[in-house]
Amino acid sequence: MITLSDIQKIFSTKDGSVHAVDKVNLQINEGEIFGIIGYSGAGKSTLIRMLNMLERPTHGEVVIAGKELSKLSKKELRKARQEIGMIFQHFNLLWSRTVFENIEFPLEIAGVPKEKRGERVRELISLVGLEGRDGSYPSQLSGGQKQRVGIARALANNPKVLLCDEATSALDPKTTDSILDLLVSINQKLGLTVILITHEMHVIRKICHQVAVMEQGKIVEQGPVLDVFRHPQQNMTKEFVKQIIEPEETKESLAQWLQNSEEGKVVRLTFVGKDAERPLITELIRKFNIEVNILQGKISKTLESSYGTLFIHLRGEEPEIEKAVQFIRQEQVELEVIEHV
Ligand SMILES: Nc1ncnc2c1ncn2[C@@H]1O[C@H](COP(=O)(O)OP(=O)(O)OP(=O)(O)O)[C@@H](O)[C@H]1O
Repeated sequence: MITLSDIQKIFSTKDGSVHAVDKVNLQINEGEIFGIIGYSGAGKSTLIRMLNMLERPTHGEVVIAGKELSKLSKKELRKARQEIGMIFQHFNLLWSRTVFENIEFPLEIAGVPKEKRGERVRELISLVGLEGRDGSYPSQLSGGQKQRVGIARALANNPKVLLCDEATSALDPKTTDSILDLLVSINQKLGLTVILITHEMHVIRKICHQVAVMEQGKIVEQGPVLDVFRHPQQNMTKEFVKQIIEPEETKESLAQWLQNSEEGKVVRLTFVGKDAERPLITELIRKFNIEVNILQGKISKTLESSYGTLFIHLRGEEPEIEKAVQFIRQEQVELEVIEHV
């Protein structure tokens, strides 16, 4: 268990003090993939760097596995850091060392004898899928392969926690997906707790159990991923959730549909989990004397379930449409009548 209590980080600059992280309280359970999302400048990097004391909090406590990090001596902190691996947006590899030597490096630092290091490095190379690349230099690798080296290096000393600082932000979407899949498989195989920061809701949707939304140094909302997707409370959270449910072009299409639909109602339905698999539209057409026009639909997978949105146009007599709307609401499917964009 990781507990942050009243964590604050204030930077003093020549223009005054900056409250980068402001009284943050968080609890992260063992084995969880916990995502922190926020726009640039929200304080995410500063927050994650306080989890291994790369940045020391101005106030507050970081407790990992019962140890309060700021109270540890230098030697104890070095030992505690072996339990906390970290990967970075720009990989931070040693450019003059091969893949093998990069992964071996933390083992050397930890004083693991040479004969044991080789075996461990080969294990890690196979875990991250880099067989055959032992002798390559970072400059000879693709972005995704570099991040695989970063992950193997971070796991070398069997940490219990992996911190990911925008680990996929420099990668294209396909490579991002393959690295995210690797993080999930490591989380499941090794029971590792993964804490990541990102500005992309896609990353949260794909691999996180829990999400916290950060704005101006504070956590403004948090909870299990599906709960937050289903009932976002803060405007900031709603904006992030829109990244998943409404592609950019939807806004334009919505305006057009509304123009062409003086009659009836345009509604957005949101389905979560098993709801996404039920034949609601068929039921609507059977039960009510209305026409149902499907305008756009999308189902996205989350780590543990699925999440879908469907835009439909209901046409018919007003009372009949009203009854259909009531029926949908009773069926525990979220429904929003769209009146303007
Ligand atoms: N060493 C520092 N000295 C002074 N101010 C800093 C320092 N590090 C960060 N800040 C300020 O703290 C605030 C939060 O920065 P931080 O990098 O943690 O945000 P972020 O959400 O990670 O954004 P980004 O993704 O752009 O890095 C910003 O206003 C930033 O300018």
